[in-house]
Amino acid sequence: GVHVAEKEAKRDYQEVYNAIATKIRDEDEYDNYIGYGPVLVRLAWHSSGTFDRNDNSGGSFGGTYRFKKEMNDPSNKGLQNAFDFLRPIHEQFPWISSGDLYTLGGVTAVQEMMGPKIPWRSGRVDQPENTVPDNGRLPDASQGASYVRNLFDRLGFGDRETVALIGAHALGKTHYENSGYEGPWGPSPNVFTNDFFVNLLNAHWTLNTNKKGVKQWDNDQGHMMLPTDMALVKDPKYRKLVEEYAKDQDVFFRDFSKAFAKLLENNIKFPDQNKPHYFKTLDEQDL
Ligand code: HEM
Ligand SMILES: Nc1cccc2nccn12
Repeated sequence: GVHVAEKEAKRDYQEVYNAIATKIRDEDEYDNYIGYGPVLVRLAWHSSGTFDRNDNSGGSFGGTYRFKKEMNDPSNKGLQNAFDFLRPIHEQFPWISSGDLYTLGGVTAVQEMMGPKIPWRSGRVDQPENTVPDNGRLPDASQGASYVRNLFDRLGFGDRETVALIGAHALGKTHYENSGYEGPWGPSPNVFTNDFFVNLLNAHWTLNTNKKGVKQWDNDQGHMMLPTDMALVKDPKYRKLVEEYAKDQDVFFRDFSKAFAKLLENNIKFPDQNKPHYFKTLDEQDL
């Protein structure tokens, strides 16, 4: 059922943001100098993407990623790096819930990679191990447009929100050891841009079977796309949105911010007094 967030505690959440942001800036060598930003965004997404609007189960509230059943979901392979990154932050701020920390980690990462401001509310409360949702709720990358549309409908998203959210694939890379896909990076793996959409439309893509026997699209610049990525230019309704975001990064930023905030808050009711935080970046604080 829907969870009610607890009333916001008298805490300095900007301080937690700054600790995460400073650690992202300091530990820049991770994953061949991509850094921790992208994998933190993926943890926030995967800890929220278990939501099912049909029975109001799953979502970020309970912080259930911390339990082995969810951590060991094959879809979550590689996210232990983000979990290990956040452990000292959680030790420094033991009062923050796991759900608040995992979602705040993704918000901090997007903003520190020069992405849009993401409004964030506190109040998620850790739930016990017997509330962990079943594995298999996160999307399978080998599928096509109708699969993507159905999966994001289950999460409560329409086409515009779906295409905007998948634009996060401008970040980071795919790793053989995690998903069986391998992608040399896109043009800006640790800067949040609309490159994913520009790349999708402008590059010349070839479908290959990679050395793990997995089908993926490769281009002559050494970039890759998942089958679900390519579905966004094959489906005429999705394609219109890809073209819109490729043309206007500001519209992409606006739509991504709204959809990402909604993703991180699915299945949670927040008291009116829990106002959304718009955190300042380290640069904006001259830190
Ligand atoms: C159809 C929906 C989606 C599918 C099938 C999908 C699948 C994948 C796969 C297979 C990887 C590679 C993981 C690895 O090998 O390390 C990946 C990486 C990533 N995904 Fe998605 N994803 C989807 C939607 C999203 C959304 C909605 C977001 C965030 C809003 C997101 C953010 C990321 C990020 C940031 C990475 C890079 C992680 C890293 O560099 O370690 N993805 N995704
Ligand atoms: N960086 C990245 C992560 C996941 C999927 C994807 N497709 C193209 C690029 N990309």
